[in-house]
Amino acid sequence: MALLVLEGVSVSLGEPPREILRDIDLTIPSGTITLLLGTNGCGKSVLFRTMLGLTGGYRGEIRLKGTPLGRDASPLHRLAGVVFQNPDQQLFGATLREDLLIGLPRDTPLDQEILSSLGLSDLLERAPAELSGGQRRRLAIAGALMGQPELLFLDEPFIELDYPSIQNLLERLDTLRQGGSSVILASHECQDIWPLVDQLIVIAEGRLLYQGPPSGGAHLITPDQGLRPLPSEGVLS
Ligand SMILES: Nc1ncnc2c1ncn2[C@@H]1O[C@H](COP(=O)(O)OP(=O)(O)OP(=O)(O)O)[C@@H](O)[C@H]1O
Repeated sequence: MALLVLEGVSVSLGEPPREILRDIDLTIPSGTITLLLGTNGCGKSVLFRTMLGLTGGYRGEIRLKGTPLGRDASPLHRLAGVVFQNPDQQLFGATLREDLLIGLPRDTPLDQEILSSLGLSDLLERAPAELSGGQRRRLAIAGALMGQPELLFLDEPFIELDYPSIQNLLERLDTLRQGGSSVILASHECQDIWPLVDQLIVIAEGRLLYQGPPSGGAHLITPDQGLRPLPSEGVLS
């Protein structure tokens, strides 16, 4: 089933307005991991923000489970988790515990498995501002995972993460997918996630260059496209 569909979506931003995304058609099926690739400034974050209704408008249509979203993205917010490229944009609690409970009833038990897999269990009474960059990103990831999202947006989630944290996150994404959730992930570090990817999307200068199985688009992941090539034949097979 198609969870999210974009049809002919274009976005202009700035003053005077400049077209950032042009005529994007794409589908996010349920129970899949989608990797979004593109050079710096090609429009990946704007695409995320548009899908989340945060760009102040777009042309074209976005449908969630077949229903057009129009100007109201709240049905999407109810089922989505998001990790922005800069986690400081989404950390508002005085302590980690408070932050993780934002948007949830105060007596909601925190998922200990998520906390321990992200190494946050012993930090719950600390202030987010006291954490390292990698810890703050792990907190943002934990917050996005807490609500068991049906759709998870991750913008450069691997930046600053150590190797065990990356592996834990990958396992978590795989589990989410097996439970029927969908993950959309923008990353310049595609090496670790590649074996889990069901669908590849490549954006170039605000246009969709490729959407399909990863194997069919692997040839686009080259320095010519401004992308770091995939590391080995083993990853591609
Ligand atoms: N609010 C805004 N107003 C005007 N232009 C914007 C705005 N936000 C983003 N842009 C422009 O849109 C383009 C795409 O930006 P975006 O952040 O989506 O790139 P990206 O693909 O996520 O890049 P990176 O890989 O560096 O994270 C850039 O040229 C950026 O300057």
